[in-house]
Amino acid sequence: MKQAMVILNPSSGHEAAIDYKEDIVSVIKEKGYEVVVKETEKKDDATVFAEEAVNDGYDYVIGVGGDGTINEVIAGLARYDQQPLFSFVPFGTVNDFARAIGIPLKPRDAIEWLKEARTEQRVDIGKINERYFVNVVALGAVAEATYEVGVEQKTRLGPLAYYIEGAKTLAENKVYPLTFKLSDDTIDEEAFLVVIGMTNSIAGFEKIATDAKLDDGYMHVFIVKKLAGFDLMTLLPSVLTGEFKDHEKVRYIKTKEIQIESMASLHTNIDGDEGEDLPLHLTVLPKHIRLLRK
Ligand SMILES: Nc1ncnc2c1ncn2[C@@H]1O[C@H](COP(=O)(O)OP(=O)(O)OP(=O)(O)O)[C@@H](O)[C@H]1O
Repeated sequence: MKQAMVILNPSSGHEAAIDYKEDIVSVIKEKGYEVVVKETEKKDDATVFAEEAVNDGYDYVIGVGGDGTINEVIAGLARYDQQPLFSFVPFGTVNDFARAIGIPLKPRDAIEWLKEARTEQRVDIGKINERYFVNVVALGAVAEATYEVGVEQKTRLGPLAYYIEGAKTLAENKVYPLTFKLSDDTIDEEAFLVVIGMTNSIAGFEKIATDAKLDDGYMHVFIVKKLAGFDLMTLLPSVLTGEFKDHEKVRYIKTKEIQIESMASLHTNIDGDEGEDLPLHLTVLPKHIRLLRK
């Protein structure tokens, strides 16, 4: 019989994920799999379980949790050439990967979706130094601000908590001197924010990387330059209208590889969690994950 491993973060979705464990297991059983459930207790458990699934020859791995958990499961699979199929049920605050794929964000609907998921699509992920990213890498003022969002604030306000912290940094308008090295060009820019997306959904906004596809082989880099007084009045709406990449204060680069360096000390945010420090080397791993979708 085919073997499936469900990797579930019981703390995700304000501790709601655990309530759906039995329903998820039934759906996978109906698909003809023998199911083992692994519950995470701390950071990186999901990566260890996913690696175990690969090494023990599992056929199918299902992640249950927020973008952080999905990142960790995929990081465990990504190290291997021969991988099981992968699906997930989103339980996070932002759920960018679910938005990009079209998985419903309500748990009941997502489980129905999982029931009907029968088509394999190989999707891209990104590599950043020795780590992997599925959705987005951010650096600069807004990325620094995400560390300021407390658990309680996140639980109470959801994605809004990030926007509030982000808005505070907009008022300060701090910029960082960055160097971007591409295969045929080097760009020096004083940047307020840099966002690198793999899919069309970035921080819950679905109209930033409008032409990003799950398997286009590219990452989509947005460099927001130093803003002047009235820029915000046009920049903020452009996030919603799909005109962000054409804004005069945004430089858009579509690339398979980029190196980012800076004299300044700054952090990154990878798929919503704290990430690598600079310098960064980013590449696309094209069609690297065997996503099972509708
Ligand atoms: N049992 C656990 N209790 C607390 N934290 C955990 C547990 N298991 C894993 N973690 C950590 O919690 C992190 C965040 O979880 P995840 O992204 O799944 O959920 P979330 O916080 O609800 O969603 P979001 O990140 O979208 O806000 C994971 O990256 C992991 O490091």
